Amino acid sequence: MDGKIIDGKEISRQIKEEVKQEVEQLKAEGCTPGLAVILVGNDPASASYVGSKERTVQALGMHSEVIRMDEATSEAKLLGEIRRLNDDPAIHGILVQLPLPDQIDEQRIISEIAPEKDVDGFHPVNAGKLMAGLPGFVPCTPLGIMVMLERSGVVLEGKHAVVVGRSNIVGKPMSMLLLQKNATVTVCHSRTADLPSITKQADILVAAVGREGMIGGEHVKEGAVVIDVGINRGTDGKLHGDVDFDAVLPIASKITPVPGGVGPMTIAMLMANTLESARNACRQNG
Ligand SMILES: Nc1nc2c(c(=O)[nH]1)N[C@@H](CN(C=O)c1ccc(C(=O)N[C@@H](CCC(=O)O)C(=O)O)cc1)CN2
Repeated sequence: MDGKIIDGKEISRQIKEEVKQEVEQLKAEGCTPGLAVILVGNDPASASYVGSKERTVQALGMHSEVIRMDEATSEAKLLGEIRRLNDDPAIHGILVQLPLPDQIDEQRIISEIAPEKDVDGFHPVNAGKLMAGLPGFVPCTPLGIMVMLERSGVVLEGKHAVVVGRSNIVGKPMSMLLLQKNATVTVCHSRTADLPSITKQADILVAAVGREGMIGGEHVKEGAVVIDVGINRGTDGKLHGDVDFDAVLPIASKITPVPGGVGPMTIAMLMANTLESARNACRQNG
């Protein structure tokens, strides 16, 4: 049964090790990759993810800058910080931790980040490049899922991939990446009629809905690969995915757990994107 479980912790460890070695090489050429992370407010989960990003950046030998701003921060003040970081040559990646407090327009903020430093891949320029099949930064969670699938030997060409969720961060970029690998892609969402009849056709099922245990055995075809993007804090205080793991495990050929599946890949791919950004910048200037 265990061979079915895709170990995101282990794959993310490998990616981070690879990034660390490449950082050392780049530093030897006089270029230290730098990541700036901005956290606005006191959301405990966001604070924990930012702490984890900071520790990982440092562990991989990169330069880290974390800017913590209070909950009442104005949009203008946040925009000012982003402009400063856009102009800072020591910073190759800029990330604003989401979600942001209500007084701040998320899209306005994302659009202010220089596209060449947008290691989250959320800027409209990078989203457009992904759509057009051009090189650019790809959002870390779907990018991490592609790496997990590849390193687990999952073939995508000619397969039916069903993505449940249409967010700009996961669902939409995920569907583009699967399409690039010649999968036949269906995107489902909250208004999809008779969801199980569609998800049951999936060879690869990606659940990114944000509702605990929403995907049950009745949604899954025998032998499907099931990727769970959900991170829902349950009433028991524990993390739960969008997939009812116990119900789906006997049906799936491969499945990602929560925790320890997609989540750790998000931070590993952020490190890979920051390295790539530094490489691009340093090559251009040297
Ligand atoms: N600017 C961004 N904001 C947010 C992103 C993002 O990619 N960019 N994604 C999420 C949060 N996130 C990173 O920021 C993130 C979520 C989860 C994990 C993770 O490793 N999860 C672990 C469990 C951790 C725990 O115990 O709490 C797992 O699933 O095993 C990493 C990063 C929203 N905001």
